[in-house]
Amino acid sequence: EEENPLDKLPGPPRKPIVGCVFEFLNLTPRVMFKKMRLYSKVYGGRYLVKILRRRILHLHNVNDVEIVLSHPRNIKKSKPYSFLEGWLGTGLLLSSGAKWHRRRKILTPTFHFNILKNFTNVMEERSRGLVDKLKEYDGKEVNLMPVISDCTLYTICETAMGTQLDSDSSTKTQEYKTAILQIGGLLMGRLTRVWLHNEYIFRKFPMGKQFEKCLEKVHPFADNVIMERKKNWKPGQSNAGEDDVGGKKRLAMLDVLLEAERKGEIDLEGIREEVNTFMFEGHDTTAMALVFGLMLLADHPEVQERIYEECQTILGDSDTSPTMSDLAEMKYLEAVIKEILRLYPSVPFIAREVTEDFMLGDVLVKKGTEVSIHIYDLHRLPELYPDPEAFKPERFLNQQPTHPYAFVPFSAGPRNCIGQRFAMLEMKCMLSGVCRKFKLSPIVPGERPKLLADMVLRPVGPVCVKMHQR
Ligand code: HEM
Repeated sequence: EEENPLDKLPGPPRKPIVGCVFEFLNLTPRVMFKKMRLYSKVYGGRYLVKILRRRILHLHNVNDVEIVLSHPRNIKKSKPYSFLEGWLGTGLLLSSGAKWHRRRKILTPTFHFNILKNFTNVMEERSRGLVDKLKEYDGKEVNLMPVISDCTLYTICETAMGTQLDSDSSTKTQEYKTAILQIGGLLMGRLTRVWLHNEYIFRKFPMGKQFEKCLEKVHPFADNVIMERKKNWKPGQSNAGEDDVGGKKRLAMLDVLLEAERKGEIDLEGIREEVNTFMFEGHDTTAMALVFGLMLLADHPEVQERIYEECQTILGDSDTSPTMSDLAEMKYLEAVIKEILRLYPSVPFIAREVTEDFMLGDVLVKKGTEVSIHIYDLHRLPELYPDPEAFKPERFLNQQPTHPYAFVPFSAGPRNCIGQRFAMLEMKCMLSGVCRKFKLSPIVPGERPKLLADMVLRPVGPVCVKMHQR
């Protein structure tokens, strides 16, 4: 094998031929998460893991992260992403090259300011629904995950998809969410068993069969969303409505895709890929941020009070729903959300496959290398964030992080998160809604859940807080 400058980098012991395969064999997602944190402590912000012939460069140095993410050609996702193709196809998250460029161009306008403005009403309605649900737990403890993920799933369906999930779809909704959790577990199980990386072999093993069963749950759920919208949709009509200033009608996401289908620019399979992608990315990420966020707020009554006061100042004592410009004014809440995403970035790491040689500072990174960026570790570097474990929203108030790539929960560069403004708006709606009506307290002060990472960062076990109506 030809010499590779990356082989000089530190990293877990590399054996001939197999590399570090045995370091990861059969690890549970929880142990895997812990191991990756340990590696970043021991080997630093730039280290190499070799799995058979694959070289995986792990990074969390802020300057390295900038070089990789800002590089216009570093847009190809690494191999493990392909394990999700059976589910998400090559939709926006997984695709690359010309297909990705084309789809991103079609979908970008569907998250335009004017569209988000119209979505605020739906988000507000959902926020009220969440508050009503939480009232059932007044004075008691609530397990946040199921309540919050329902809320974000309904929100993405009613906004981007223009589909109302009716009340008798709740069993299907639960099955959908459970299947996603199982897919996460299977993804990690497959990652730590190299013999299952081959698609053909994977499909023959029990794990592959379980994956197939999960697909039988998630795919019909997304198909149903498409069929429902198709039933109620006429060309040119959209739930995003409202002409913008130029008189151009803006359509919500699924309507844009249906319109594109009508014009022969995308087929039904293409629509399914995007609906599956956005239904997942659009609800699970935001749900996790809200769950971790409410957990942190429960432990910080002073932060809850400041959010409450900010809402009072902007909205008064009344029950008024905030408009988009009210939400934009909530600067303290914005800093809180950023601090939540710093400590608990819903997507804790992202990865790329390098398609042409490039210099990472003084090291040559060759074509074919995979690069894994650990947002979680980057966000906890003491040189960027003094006292990194502490929850301090003031860090983001009236000041920005010291480096433009120090805070990248939505990634950065050409393949950043297309839904980031949507997510910020939704989180503002939900958190302001909850803080206006409740005080939260922790079950055990200072207690933090153990974490694991599959497609998103998750707590091991439930996250509970106590709710008290104001
Ligand atoms: C707190 C909430 C969210 C976080 C932290 C988050 C984070 C991210 C990150 C880090 C990426 C880059 C992934 C990669 O490079 O592999 C990404 C991509 C993406 N996100 Fe989000 N996201 C959030 C919410 C959303 C929402 C609400 C939507 C949809 C409405 C969404 C849709 C997407 C899509 C489609 C991509 C792929 C974009 C592309 O490759 O062009 N995300 N997100």
